[in-house]
Amino acid sequence: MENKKELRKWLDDMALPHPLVIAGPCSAETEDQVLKIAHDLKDTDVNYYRAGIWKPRTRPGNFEGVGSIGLKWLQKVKEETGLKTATEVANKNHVDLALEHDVDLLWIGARSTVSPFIVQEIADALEGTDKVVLVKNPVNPDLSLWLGAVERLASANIEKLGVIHRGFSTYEKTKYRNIPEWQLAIELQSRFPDLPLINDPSHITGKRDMIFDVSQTALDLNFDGLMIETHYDPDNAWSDAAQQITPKRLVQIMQDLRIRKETDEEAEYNSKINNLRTQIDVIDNQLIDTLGKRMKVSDEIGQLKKKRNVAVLQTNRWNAILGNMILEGEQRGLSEEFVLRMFKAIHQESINHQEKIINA
Ligand SMILES: O=C(O)C(=O)C[C@]1(C(=O)O)C=C[C@@H](O)C=C1
Repeated sequence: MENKKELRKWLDDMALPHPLVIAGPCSAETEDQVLKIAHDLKDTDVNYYRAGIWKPRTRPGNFEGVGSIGLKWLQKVKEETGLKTATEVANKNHVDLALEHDVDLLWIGARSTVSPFIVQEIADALEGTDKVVLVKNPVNPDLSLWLGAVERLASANIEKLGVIHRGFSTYEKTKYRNIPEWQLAIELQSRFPDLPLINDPSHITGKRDMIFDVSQTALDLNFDGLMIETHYDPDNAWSDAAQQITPKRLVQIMQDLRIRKETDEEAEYNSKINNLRTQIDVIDNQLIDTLGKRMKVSDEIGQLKKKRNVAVLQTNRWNAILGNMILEGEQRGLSEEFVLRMFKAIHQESINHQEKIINA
């Protein structure tokens, strides 16, 4: 699939003065709950009203969604509030029912995106639809798998496409429910600048008090919209209680978010930024030059080790370097996480160099 301007036509045609907003409860619970939240969201920035009808749960025995009766409630939402509707589909049966009930936007969830068989089944069932279809990132940080799912939909002649960034599963305990790995979203934008990109801060954070910050980061990174789980009584929601916010809070968040433009034509801004970018170019060249020099020294160490039959990995020395660099980094305002990542990458490259020499 190639990037093309038409990819964002469906979004541009909406001519929104703010990012696209998809909001509503994690799960449809009762008809009253679905309608009450929809009425609360009616005259806000919300463009699509979301509600989960079928819920993929990690373990059996939890609430798995109300099923197709919920689609009737979504139809009522549209009739009573004029809001467009959205739900997740995970197989052909879901797609057929959602289309029958005229749901306007369908998304493929993270646990489905990982399976090309499921994605293909959904793409076949949606063939040629004029509904909007969004693909959440797979649970694992694999850009090809994510884009592969979009490609399957594009091949089924679906034109109104987009992606949702909901973060990635990790074994490590972090402050996020699903770590954002922003780098992946940045790479996706470099490859498909016109593919609408929506952020899902609810699933990234898993906690309502972090939703604003993640939403702001997403907008700062040029995301086109937000999908935010909303419930009038979040604490008593039947699923994902900790990450849902009230409609009132959603309105406040939309007011407080700073929406920044992509660039500015003003002369002083341009002269200043060009100057700073030149400085960055010079420093980047120095960095590459320094790294090249470091690898040359590592090559010499490799030669020495080969002669004396010494192992490449030297754990004590490596730990000492890492400890020193974390301290040095701290004094220069560099986060420990960044220094660790950077030095792990440098160390790996150094090992690769020496491996080549020792085994030549
Ligand atoms: O000090 C060494 O023995 C090296 O080979 C250098 C180096 C490094 O690049 O810093 C590389 C591999 C070792 O595990 C430790 C450190």
